[in-house]
Amino acid sequence: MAFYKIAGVLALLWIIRRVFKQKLPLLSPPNSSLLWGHEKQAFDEPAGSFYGRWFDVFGPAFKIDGALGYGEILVIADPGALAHMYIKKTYDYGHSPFFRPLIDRLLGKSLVWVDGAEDHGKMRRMLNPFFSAESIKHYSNDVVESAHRLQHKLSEHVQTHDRAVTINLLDWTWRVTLDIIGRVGFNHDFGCGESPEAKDIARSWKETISLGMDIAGLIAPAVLRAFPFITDLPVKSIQAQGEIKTIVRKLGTEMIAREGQHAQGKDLLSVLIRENAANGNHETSDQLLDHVVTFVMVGHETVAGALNYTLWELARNPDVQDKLRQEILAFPGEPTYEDLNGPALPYLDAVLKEALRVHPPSAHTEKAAEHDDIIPLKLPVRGADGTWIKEIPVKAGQIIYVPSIAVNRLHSVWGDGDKFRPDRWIEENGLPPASNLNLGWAHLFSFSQGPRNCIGFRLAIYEWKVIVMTLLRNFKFHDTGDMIQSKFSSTLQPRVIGREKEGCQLPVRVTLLHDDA
Ligand code: HEM
Repeated sequence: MAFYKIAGVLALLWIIRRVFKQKLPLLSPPNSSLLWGHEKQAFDEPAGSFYGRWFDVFGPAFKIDGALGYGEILVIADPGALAHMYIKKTYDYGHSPFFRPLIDRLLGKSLVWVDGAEDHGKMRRMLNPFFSAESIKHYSNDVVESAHRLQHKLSEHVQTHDRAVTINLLDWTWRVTLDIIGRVGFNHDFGCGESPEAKDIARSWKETISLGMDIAGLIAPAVLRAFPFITDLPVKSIQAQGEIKTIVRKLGTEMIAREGQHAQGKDLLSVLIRENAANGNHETSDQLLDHVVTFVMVGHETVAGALNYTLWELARNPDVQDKLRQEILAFPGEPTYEDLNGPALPYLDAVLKEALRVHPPSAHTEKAAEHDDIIPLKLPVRGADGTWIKEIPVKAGQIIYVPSIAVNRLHSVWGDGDKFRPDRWIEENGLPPASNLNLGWAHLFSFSQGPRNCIGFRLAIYEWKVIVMTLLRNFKFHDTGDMIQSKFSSTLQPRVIGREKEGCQLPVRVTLLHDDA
């Protein structure tokens, strides 16, 4: 009986929403389904491709119908609108109310979760020093050592497989990035992915992302968005997120006990423990553990994702790989932090920017307007009534999708935006005019922009450069010919077309560089 009552209430809400849904003055793609709106079409295509296609048709702002009668969702790529939402009025466009409980379930109530100028600003100021250039220089040896550990492990693997082996990149890159955040952040050794807790984290994460690639990855967010009062769905893809938090919290409790309440170090854990004590907590607070979960997870998974797609693109583009290796081999010794951030290795920098442009790990974000507002557009779009629109009025609660991957590839701005072509970053006039681009790192949206941009971007860039240099000095990566489709499941995730059942993977063949000499 209770089931029928709940179903009745949900059906009523659905009808009310459909009748009274807000009308944004924008154009919308055809073929909205009664059940899925446009969301299944977007979900069925590779990440960002549906949005990119319709940005081509309508310009960088249009609307779609949400699934389950949710109503209209604004989809935005316009640089003026994004500057307004992310830089000028950051805290008026917070995480969507459906997204926040998911962040809590996966990562806890730390910096990714916190909203509001005061609370977010305070937490960010406390954490900022750990992510400064000075701080990264201080722990740069740990990054270099972790990269060498991966190199030795991969070398052994290749040698024991007749010196040429196909690997799933997803099985390798997380080892080094987890090692790095463990060492620099928490004074903890994950043993290059071999420790039991490292294996537990990897297994649970793999399960979470794999579940999010299939239909549950469409249904679960759609139900939670349409009916946010349902906070707990018995859906495997959502329950699995809670498991990661449990695993890392247990590890965090052990790390904190080992470090003691009077930690003096410069590592992130010591900073967090001191802050916890300064707030009058003598016990390990929930928030302290949530910080550990957040930084262990976002601190390694995103960089691993960036490395996966980079090495895959290098395998598919041997000319780019050769050119990059030439630059790397010509560089004497181990580069310092300054070398990696200066003009010494321009092609390495170009490949990084292009990899993060075409395959941003954080490929999609979702915001909600806190108040009624007017969003200005830099590039006017044609409205539903045929007139040109230079601003979009939104009501409080309006959900806004920012598909970062489509923003970074916008064809009207980049021309061949889907193509991986690092040379564009070093050619004269290779880039679009800055006025048509965003204001984040390298004018891209990969690390977001404004006060809530990625706090770890300097560390991420440094790690990526050290690891790519180390690997290209020792290995050659070759294309396997597999066709890949990427989807957004917490972050950008690849699968082989036709072998979807095998889960997330990105295969490349690896040989030892010195065998080629
Ligand atoms: C290539 C690697 C990385 C990429 C592409 C990336 C991307 C991003 C993006 C797009 C956001 C904004 C998300 C949103 O608006 O919803 C973000 C936020 C964040 N990132 Fe990263 N990230 C990377 C690496 C890292 C690393 C290494 C760390 C820490 C060790 C980190 C920690 C965070 C945190 C804590 C936030 C929330 C910041 C705030 O809201 O103030 N990220 N990241």
